Amino acid sequence: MDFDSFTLAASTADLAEEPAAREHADIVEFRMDLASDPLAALDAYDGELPLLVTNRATWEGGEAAEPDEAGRFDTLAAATEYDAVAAVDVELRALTGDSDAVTDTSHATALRDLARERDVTVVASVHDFEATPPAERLRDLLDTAASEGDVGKLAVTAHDRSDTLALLSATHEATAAGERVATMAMGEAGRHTRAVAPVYGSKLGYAPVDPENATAPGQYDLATLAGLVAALDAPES
Ligand SMILES: O=C1C[C@@](O)(C(=O)O)C[C@@H](O)[C@@H]1O
Repeated sequence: MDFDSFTLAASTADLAEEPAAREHADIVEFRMDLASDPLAALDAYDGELPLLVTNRATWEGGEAAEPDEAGRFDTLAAATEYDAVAAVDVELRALTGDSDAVTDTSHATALRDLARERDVTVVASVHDFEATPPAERLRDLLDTAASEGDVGKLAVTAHDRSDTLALLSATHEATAAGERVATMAMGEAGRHTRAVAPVYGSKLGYAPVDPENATAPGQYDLATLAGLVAALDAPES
């Protein structure tokens, strides 16, 4: 998938839920780190929607079961063998080594090479579960993520409207500079950005298939987000 236009991902840890996502989603985000036997689930998958696979590291807010980065990336590499897998999420800090938890970036960079060989899009992701960094840092993170991955994704936590405006501005500037980015602000204050960021160029949004199992704070349910994004769809100016 090229993510040249807005793509709506329905997040789940259970691929059996895929039929419920078909009406509104373009892709299913399979949270492998939240599933009990993710490779067996991929093997059994015969749904219609393509998959974006995520095996979120514990040091980035996820629950990946593998004790080390080598194992975590082996699981992702195995996932990219499946035809249904169209995209893979790789944490930006795993690619750049900008984290105490990452001593060796070769696992992530090798996975990126493998994914591209297999025509699987790489989403380089950044999460801030505490706050929204200052404007300059937002731009810097988006620039780096968009150059390290095929799509640069930034999810921050907003506490007020200046946070959400800063994120939307950074999204607009990165998009105007030709970068392929995806942005969203987590938390109640950030919720509306999930609907509005696509107007400013965000190419990927997330909503849970089952609203009981949100994968981030402040997510809309799938039908609501699909409806809001469609209603706000504005011509580029
Ligand atoms: O990285 C993201 C974005 C997200 O955190 C969100 O805020 O919607 C949801 C996660 O499932 C996904 O992997």
